[in-house]
Amino acid sequence: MLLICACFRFAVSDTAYRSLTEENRGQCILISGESGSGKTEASKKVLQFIAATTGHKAQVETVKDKLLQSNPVLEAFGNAKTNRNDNSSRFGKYMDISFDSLGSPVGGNILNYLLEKSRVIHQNPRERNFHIFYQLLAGADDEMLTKLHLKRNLDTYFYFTHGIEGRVNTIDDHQQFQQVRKAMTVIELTEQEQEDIFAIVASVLHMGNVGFTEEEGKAQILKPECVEAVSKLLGCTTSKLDRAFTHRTIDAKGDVVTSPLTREMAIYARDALAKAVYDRLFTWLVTRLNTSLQPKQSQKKEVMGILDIYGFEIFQRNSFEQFCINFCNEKLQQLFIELTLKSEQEEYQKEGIEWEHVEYFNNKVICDLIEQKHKGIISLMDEECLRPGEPTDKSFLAKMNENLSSHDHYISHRKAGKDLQKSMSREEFCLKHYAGDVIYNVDGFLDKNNDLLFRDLREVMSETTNSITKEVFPVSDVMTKKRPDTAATQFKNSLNQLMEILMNKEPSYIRCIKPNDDQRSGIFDDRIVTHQVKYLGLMENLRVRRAGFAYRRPYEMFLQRYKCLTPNTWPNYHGPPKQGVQDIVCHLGFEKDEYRMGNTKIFIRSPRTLFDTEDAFQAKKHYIATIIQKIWKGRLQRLRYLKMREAAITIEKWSRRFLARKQAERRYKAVNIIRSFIKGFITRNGQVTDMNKAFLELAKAQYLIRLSKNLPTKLLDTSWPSHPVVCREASALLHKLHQSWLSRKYRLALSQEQKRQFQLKVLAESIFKDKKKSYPQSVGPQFVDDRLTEEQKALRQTFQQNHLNGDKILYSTSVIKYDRHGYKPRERALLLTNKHLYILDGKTFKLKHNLRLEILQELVVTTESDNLLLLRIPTEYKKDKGDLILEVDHIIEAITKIVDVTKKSQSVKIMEPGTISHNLIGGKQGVIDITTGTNPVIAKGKSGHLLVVATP
Ligand SMILES: Nc1ncnc2c1ncn2[C@@H]1O[C@H](COP(=O)(O)OP(=O)(O)OP(=O)(O)O)[C@@H](O)[C@H]1O
Repeated sequence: MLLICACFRFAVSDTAYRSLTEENRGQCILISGESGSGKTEASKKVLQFIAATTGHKAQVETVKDKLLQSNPVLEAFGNAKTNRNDNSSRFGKYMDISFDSLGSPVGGNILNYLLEKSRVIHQNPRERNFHIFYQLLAGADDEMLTKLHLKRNLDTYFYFTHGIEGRVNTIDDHQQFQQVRKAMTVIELTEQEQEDIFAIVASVLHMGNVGFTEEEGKAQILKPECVEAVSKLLGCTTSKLDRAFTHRTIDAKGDVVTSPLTREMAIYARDALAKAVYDRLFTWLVTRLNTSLQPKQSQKKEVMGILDIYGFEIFQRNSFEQFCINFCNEKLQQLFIELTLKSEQEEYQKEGIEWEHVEYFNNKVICDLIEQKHKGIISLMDEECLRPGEPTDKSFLAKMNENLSSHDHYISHRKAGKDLQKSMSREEFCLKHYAGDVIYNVDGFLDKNNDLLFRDLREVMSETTNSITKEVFPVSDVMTKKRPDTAATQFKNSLNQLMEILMNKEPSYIRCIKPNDDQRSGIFDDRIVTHQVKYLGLMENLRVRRAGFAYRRPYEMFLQRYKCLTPNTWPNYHGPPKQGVQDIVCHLGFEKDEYRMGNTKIFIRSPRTLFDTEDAFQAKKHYIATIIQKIWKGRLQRLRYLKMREAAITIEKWSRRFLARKQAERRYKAVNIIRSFIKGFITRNGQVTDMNKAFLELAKAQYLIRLSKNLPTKLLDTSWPSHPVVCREASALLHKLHQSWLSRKYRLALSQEQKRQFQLKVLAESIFKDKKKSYPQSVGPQFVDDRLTEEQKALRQTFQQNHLNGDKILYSTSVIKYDRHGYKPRERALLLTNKHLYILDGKTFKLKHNLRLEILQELVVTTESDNLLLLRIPTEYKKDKGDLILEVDHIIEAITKIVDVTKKSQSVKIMEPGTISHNLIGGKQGVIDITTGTNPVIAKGKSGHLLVVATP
């Protein structure tokens, strides 16, 4: 049946889908062609393609299911078998599909246009009523049919004009009914809603069977059981419905008058009700479907529209419906011309592109003939409908003949040529449509345009209990006195709105060509195909397309998309957009003939070049995505960091407050304890209460804890933590114990050498502490064994070898020896062994005195800070020339060493300043004067005595 191939449809869908998702441009796919050329099938393929290419998330699958399943429902109620197509759409459909930012369908919206409702009451020979009637009778089970008061026989129903001819071999109504029921569930129609829908469908069939007779010019119901069935199915009073079928109430400026109807008028009223009920049910279905298809989230969405509207129709007898359908096709052709042939050629001129104009037929003139205000056919028809008097279809035709005869595309019977006159009756007029000449019969034009439904019937419908009829016949509708727009005007207005929607989108076209008029496959009737190709303007379109350019974009948009392809324009480009685009084109190596630079746009001739550019962009996209990802991740981390920092500051702030509060609480508690302690103390008048005892225990415990944390760690550290009064004794005791413990610890850690030092220091302390002024200076420095110079040490070694027979020298130091006569100072060395004290010449180490230690009677020193040492030797040993007067630099050290060997600390005599006598050889006495002064010295004084001046 179709010339158009599936892959082309998919390619169109793919291009539109890509443009939508990649460039965020709203799309519309316009499917046009004659009735039966395959528009509906093509629209299904577009839907299938979108369903197959888009994501597979559960939510998306539901939306896709609903979009796909909307078709069987809408086709069942809006399609019918015609002589040109077994499944002809008897309504126009524009479906918007909304996509989210990831390109997944998230919802949809359907606009429906002018259902051919006259089909409900009458069909042409070999045509059928809407599918749903046949499907219901064939597919519903017996129980359902009984409930609906229906019988399966088609010839039972008056509205099946041609009775059992309604059964067609090519259509399986039973199977399609099951499919429709399933689809109804998918689009979320509830059980109750489905029941109400089928009740309405059945009621329409019953209305057709009501029948009337006439008595005295008044219509009488022929089959009351049918009225009863209708009232049961819709939920209204039978008597009221009965009366509404046979009477008419008119409200003439406040005067309400009810008059009986003639049989003819009653049939008119009944048919009008059947048409209105079915038409409004169909609109309700679309609205209900839209509710189910509404996108859930309110995010920004791109929309793709698919227009599948009835094709151009030329029947044997063409009526009001064909007039509307063909007007719609004229409008679509006009849109096509505006968006392609006209605008494209105008654009080349505007952009300064070299262009040879392609001629085409502009059908605007036909559109104007039909819709022009005050002059067009629709205006004339409305005028005729509304004028007072007795307007008829004939008077309308006469009006048209009078006003439009001069128009090139309107042909009245009189104006028609001989050939045409033969096929035209006097009740007909011919319009020269872009797709061919169509002869219309005016019979029924005014009635259909008026679309009148008597007030009584509207009132009964508004009171029904069937939820759908109640909703679609609102009470406000009954009350209003305003006349609604005529059917043609309503249709014209809705078409103009559709044009506005389509104008704002990027169009893609699927042109369906019907290969033959007999609905047969594999047969191409050249005449028919050529005719369609011609009137659709496809040749002109092809010529424009071939000579023109496949792609054009404003420089800014092209640059925006492809600027990443050259280093000159990436990442930032601030020059003129045209220059930027030129850079890209040069960089990509476009051939000269492949593109043109217009005033504001670039034009690319062949799709191949564009695809290559797009491929290069797609390849680069990943790199750009990485950069975006990097920056985004960085930003995200920074935000996280800032949040964390803020949180940390808050936590810190609060924890500080918390701690401060805790501390304040503790302080407050302590103050309270003290207060209560004091209180307890006062009230008990000196007696220690239990609470005071507890307080004391606490104070002791706290003191011990504090003490344990602050104990001195060094022996010389004399500090000691303060104590409460009650712990005074304990504190003193503990201090002592701690000192002992520290001492012990110190002692245990001492080396042999250190121990020895200590013993000597203790010895020195016992001899000199508080007795000799120079003692304190000797406490710190260590006592040494050897204070000789290096030279002296060498001499000492010789002396030791020659005189000491292996005796160990315990102490060596330089001293000054004062002669006993004249007190002349002599440099000497003092050596101490276990048994002897040797005085040697300081320079030669010649032995001067050898004193056995046991003969040392006294070691005399002064209390002052001088270094005088007088060694008293008993008389029996005076052969040794009397007492020895020495000046020893480290006198404390030297005496301590000597006493350490002799173990006679009592031999040390410490003399107050004054005079000290000493023995000279031969029993004579010498005197040493001890005094203090600012110039310390040891020398012979004027008195002839040895004068020792010590610092005070
Ligand atoms: N691709 C196809 N291959 C074979 N047959 C097809 C194809 N498309 C359509 N047909 C046949 O042509 C018939 C008419 O197609 P379709 O209903 O899509 O036409 P239409 O243009 O929508 O007609 P109308 O304007 O009357 O609704 C279909 O019922 C089907 O039998």
